[in-house]
Amino acid sequence: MKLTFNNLSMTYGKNQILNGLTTECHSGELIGLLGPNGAGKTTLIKLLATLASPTGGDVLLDGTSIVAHPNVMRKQLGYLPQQVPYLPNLTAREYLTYIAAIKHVPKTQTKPQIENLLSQMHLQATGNKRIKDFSGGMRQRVGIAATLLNDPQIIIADEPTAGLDPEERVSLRNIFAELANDHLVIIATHIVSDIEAIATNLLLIQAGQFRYDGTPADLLKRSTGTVWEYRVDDNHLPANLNKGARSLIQRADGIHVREIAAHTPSQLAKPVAADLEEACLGVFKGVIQL
Ligand SMILES: Nc1ncnc2c1ncn2[C@@H]1O[C@H](COP(=O)(O)OP(=O)(O)OP(=O)(O)O)[C@@H](O)[C@H]1O
Repeated sequence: MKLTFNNLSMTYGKNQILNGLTTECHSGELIGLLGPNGAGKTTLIKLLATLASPTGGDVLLDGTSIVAHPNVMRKQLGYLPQQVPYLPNLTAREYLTYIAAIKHVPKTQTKPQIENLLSQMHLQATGNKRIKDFSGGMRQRVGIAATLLNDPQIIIADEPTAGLDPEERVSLRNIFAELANDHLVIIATHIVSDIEAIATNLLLIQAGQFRYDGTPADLLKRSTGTVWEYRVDDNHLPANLNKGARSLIQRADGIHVREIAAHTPSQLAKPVAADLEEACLGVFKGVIQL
């Protein structure tokens, strides 16, 4: 399955929110859609989910316009919104039965699909408990189960790990990684670590434009020579630490500064390998030239 973005644009009033987005995504890929707050991630996802129509350009699913034929996309789409509209007094099984009816899952398939998904999401034992008594992670897993009813081939999730604890984040990460073996999975987030180990491709979006479209490994290669590290005297921390693209790290020999910069920021600084978060920041700050 192939999703093609053709010069996709969106304006709200006079504000250009998305500006000429063009790329291709395929089944078997897990796309990390990364961008700072307000970059346009949710707007793009709403267009892909056919909840809004673009003001310019198009998205093609295997060659068919989803703008002209939204049902073509809706049949294949599992969409996990930022705020899943749960019904807290229902049990997980009741909620999934309700969503299955909305999604027109054939009656004979409803129970087997729900049991299969509850098992896949490790919720079989708690399926008869009310959703209001679930942890955030369990709720998200119910949301994913609902998303996967009727076996959609394209799964789009908007900030799926918001508000989850580290263990629950890892659990969700594993679920998405497994799904990406045979689905197209797109995850929008501003937290790089959520998709760091699982994304096959990255789309970095800033001010409504793609700044990078490629693999994480290639981005890391391109970031060579843009991250620097040097030790500082604990009593003389550099000024503006929170303003620049810098972080502080405690090492055995004291505090080190890591800084993203096109040129060495200090005589003491040594170039170091960027992690993915630094590489993404390097793109957003214009330090990495693509
Ligand atoms: N319905 C709307 N009407 C007008 N402006 C909107 C509307 N929806 C979003 N915007 C604006 O579009 C821009 C992009 O918003 P969007 O929610 O797509 O960003 P985002 O990358 O998802 O941000 P976040 O990470 O904070 O969720 C913002 O400036 C926002 O104020």
